[in-house]
Amino acid sequence: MIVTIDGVAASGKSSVSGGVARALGVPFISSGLLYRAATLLGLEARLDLHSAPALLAHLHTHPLRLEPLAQGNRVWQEGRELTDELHSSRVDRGVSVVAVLPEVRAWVDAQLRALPSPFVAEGRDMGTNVFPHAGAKFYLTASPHIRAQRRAHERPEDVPAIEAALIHRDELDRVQSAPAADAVVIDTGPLTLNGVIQTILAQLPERLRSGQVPSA
Ligand SMILES: Nc1ncnc2c1ncn2[C@@H]1O[C@H](COP(=O)(O)OP(=O)(O)O)[C@@H](O)[C@H]1O
Ligand SMILES: Nc1ccn([C@@H]2O[C@H](COP(=O)(O)OP(=O)(O)O)[C@@H](O)[C@H]2O)c(=O)n1
Repeated sequence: MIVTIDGVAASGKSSVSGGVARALGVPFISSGLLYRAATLLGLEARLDLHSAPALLAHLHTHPLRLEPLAQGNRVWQEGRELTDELHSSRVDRGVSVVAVLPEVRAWVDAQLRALPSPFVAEGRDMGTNVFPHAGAKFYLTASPHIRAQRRAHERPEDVPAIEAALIHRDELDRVQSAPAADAVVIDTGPLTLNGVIQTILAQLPERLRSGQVPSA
C-alpha cells in the first residue's frame, strides 16, 4: 500500500510524511532529494543544468542511491553521503531547472518505482504521475508567507528573500505540481505539524490506520 503526500515547497511534506510513516510503521520516500542530488552533482561538475544529456551521462557514471530511512531519508553517491548538502540555497535555486527535464524525471521515476512498498511517498507528482494507483493521496498547501516563515529557521536568508524565492520556484514547478484529482487538499497554514499528521491519519482507510499495512 502506498500513501502519497504532495504539495508546494516548504508546505511540510517531508516532516508530515515522516510523522505519518512512523505512525503506520512504514518508511517514507522524499522524491525531491533525488532532484536535489542530481542538481548538486551538476553544479559540482560545472555542467549546464539545462542539458539533460550532460546530466544523465554524469548520473550514469556517478550513480545516486536514495536510502528511505524512517527517521529521515539519506542520499549517497557511492561511499559519499550528500544529504547535508542538499538543502543549500544554491541547490534550491538550481533544482527546478533540472526537475523540468523529462529525461531527468524519467530517471527519478524509475528509481522510485523500484522501491518495495509499503511506504509513504512525498513530492510533487507522487499521486499524479509516479504512483497514480496509491491507496490514499494528500496535497499540502500554505501561503508563501507562512512557508517562508517556516523555512527561515532552516536557511540563512531573511523571510522576504525566502518568500520571493519560494514564489519563483512555485512558478517553475507549476506543471508537475498540480494536485491529483482524487487527492485530499489540506491547508497547513492554521495547523501545527502534529495537527496535519493527525488530519491525514484520521482520513486514511481503517485498514491502514490499524497498522496492518499490506505490502501491495
Ligand atoms: N503545520 C506546520 N506548522 C508549523 N511548522 C511546520 C508545519 N509543517 C512543517 N513545518 C516546518 O516547516 C519547515 C518545512 O517543512 P518541510 O517538512 O521541510 O516541508 P517540505 O518537505 O514541504 O519542503 C520545517 O521546519 C517544518 O518543521
Ligand atoms: N516529485 C517531485 C519532487 C521534487 N521536485 C523538484 O525538486 C525540488 C525540490 O523539492 P523538495 O521536495 O526537496 O523541496 P521543497 O520544494 O519542499 O523545498 C522542487 O522544487 C521541484 O523542482 C519535483 O519536480 N518533483
